[in-house]
Amino acid sequence: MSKHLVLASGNAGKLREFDQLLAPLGFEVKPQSEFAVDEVEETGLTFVENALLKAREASRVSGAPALADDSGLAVEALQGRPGIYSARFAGEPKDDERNNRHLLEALSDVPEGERHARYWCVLVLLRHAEDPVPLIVQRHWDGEILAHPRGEGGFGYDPLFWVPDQGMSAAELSASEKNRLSHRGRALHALVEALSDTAWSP
Ligand SMILES: O=c1nc[nH]c2c1ncn2[C@H]1C[C@H](O)[C@@H](COP(=O)(O)OP(=O)(O)OP(=O)(O)O)O1
Ligand SMILES: [Mg+2]
Repeated sequence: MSKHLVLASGNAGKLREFDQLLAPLGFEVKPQSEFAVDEVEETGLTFVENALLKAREASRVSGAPALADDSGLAVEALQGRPGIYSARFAGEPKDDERNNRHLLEALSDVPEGERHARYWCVLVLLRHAEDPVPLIVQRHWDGEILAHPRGEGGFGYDPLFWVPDQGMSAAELSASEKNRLSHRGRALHALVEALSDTAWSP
């Protein structure tokens, strides 16, 4: 059976990472833009609620199984903000550059050593829009928020996310290194593993 999936995301950085991770595993993935899925309002108060909303809409409109990712950055010195509001931290419309500047301003008085942050990624796979048993996986990735951006790779907050074990920012890692270490890469591997234990057909 072909393992086809709609990716319920409009974020080009996420879509690129999902392609890199899923194509070698034999999944045939298409972005939701190919089915004219509109962006849903992310009205949930948790990553998992928002991921469910996105997956359900993409599956409903496309008629195919859908994978959604709701993710964000929780900064300890900011009591876990921006969290589920990471994409809109600096207001609408969402803009990575403005979000990064906003984060640096919010942490301007916070010294090195107190800038701990955690990326979260929650993945939801729905086999169909009314799937009562969504497959849900969440993983995190710990780092520190830099005082200045470094690197050109990745997307979003990656130029500000220092990965101590690697001695690089997330935007300085190669795509494959980021995928091996990241919240999203690790969540996706766990999801694919869980899938192989579960009946894929509804
Ligand atoms: O690996 C990452 N590297 C850098 N930044 C990241 C990462 N993972 C999440 N993030 C940031 C981007 C965005 O500010 C927020 C996700 O927000 P989130 O609503 O899940 O995604 P989105 O609105 O960009 O696209 P969509 O909802 O269509 O999937 O967290
Ligand atoms: Mg979003």
